[in-house]
Amino acid sequence: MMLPIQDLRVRSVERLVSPRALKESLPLTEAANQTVYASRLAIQRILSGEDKRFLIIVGPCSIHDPVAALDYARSLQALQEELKGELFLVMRTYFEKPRTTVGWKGLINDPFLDGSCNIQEGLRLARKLLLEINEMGLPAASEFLDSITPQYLADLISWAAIGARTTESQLHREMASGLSMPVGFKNGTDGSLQIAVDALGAALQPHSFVGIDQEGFTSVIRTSGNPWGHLVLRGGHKRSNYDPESIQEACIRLLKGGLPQRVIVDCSHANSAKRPSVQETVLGSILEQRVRGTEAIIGAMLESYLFEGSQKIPEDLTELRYGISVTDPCLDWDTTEKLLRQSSRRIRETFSTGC
Ligand SMILES: O=C[C@H](O)[C@H](O)COP(=O)(O)O
Ligand SMILES: C=C(OP(=O)(O)O)C(=O)O
Repeated sequence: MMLPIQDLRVRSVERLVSPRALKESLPLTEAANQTVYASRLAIQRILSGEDKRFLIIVGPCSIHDPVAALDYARSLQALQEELKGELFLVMRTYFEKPRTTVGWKGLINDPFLDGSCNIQEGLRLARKLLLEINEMGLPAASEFLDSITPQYLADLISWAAIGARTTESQLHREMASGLSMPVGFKNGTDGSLQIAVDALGAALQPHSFVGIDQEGFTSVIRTSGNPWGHLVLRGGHKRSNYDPESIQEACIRLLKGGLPQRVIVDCSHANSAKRPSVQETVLGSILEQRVRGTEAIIGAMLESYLFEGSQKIPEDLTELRYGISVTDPCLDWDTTEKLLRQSSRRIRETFSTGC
């Protein structure tokens, strides 16, 4: 007699739309294609030091309401036009949230925020929003947490992150080696830098691994390696890592790893102890370091939304407050606008970006 040994803990398996089918229903437009192409190139030029503008990845901790996200995107796009000589702004459009233990895992996983986990609809909503944002001319940044998701969305992403909880994962390093956009690797949640430096070295190399193709078939993916990986300093459990000594330590590690000395500082997360107002202090500090000659700091990340703070997802979803984060607390729009204008002014009065 055969004893039950398979799928003992699997409740169901549903087939998902293929990447090609989703893309056929929400095709890449010429306007969006041009935004992605031009902004990836601009980010690469910032990484190589040819473009002296400051790269700022800014936007909500997570997207849970596409209407509010578009509202935010419109304001950010107008500000990008105004500040484009000094800053290059990319909107955080994070659809997948890594959790320390459990919690809402983002719009793709649970688009209705009620535990129904309609992933097919989540992917559709994410693609639709990314199309709309890119069509405005505003580039988008996202964390790739799931190694399948990029097949559905990567054509609309100009900057990708591998998060603190996955930087050490071989699967994520392999995936990054095949991504078409620059990829920022966060240091570990415990503050460990070396895992991110190792990740950069690993993602630079070619890899062969199992993934899916555009039809959704399990496939062997062979990559050529991503030369645009870089470090994102996000602080750690014990301390922040945006001060001059921490930046210097990061540069020494990069040098020892034979990697270019380029870092982005995440002003939020453990660098701000998740207190939105501290993001302003962190941004001020790294901008001063940069204008005083630390060229290794090429940009910053800010968590910002329409209104300050965060809210718990209520049982009764009609009680959700518009434009407030449902994950980490964010800066409000007015403060964000003020900080970005100040940053742009500080750069303009100190050096010429040539843009
Ligand atoms: O950026 C978001 C959070 O810091 C990350 O997803 C972890 O969140 P958690 O500790 O609330 O689970
Ligand atoms: C989860 C995030 O950051 P980290 O991986 O640094 O915790 C994030 O940027 O949303």
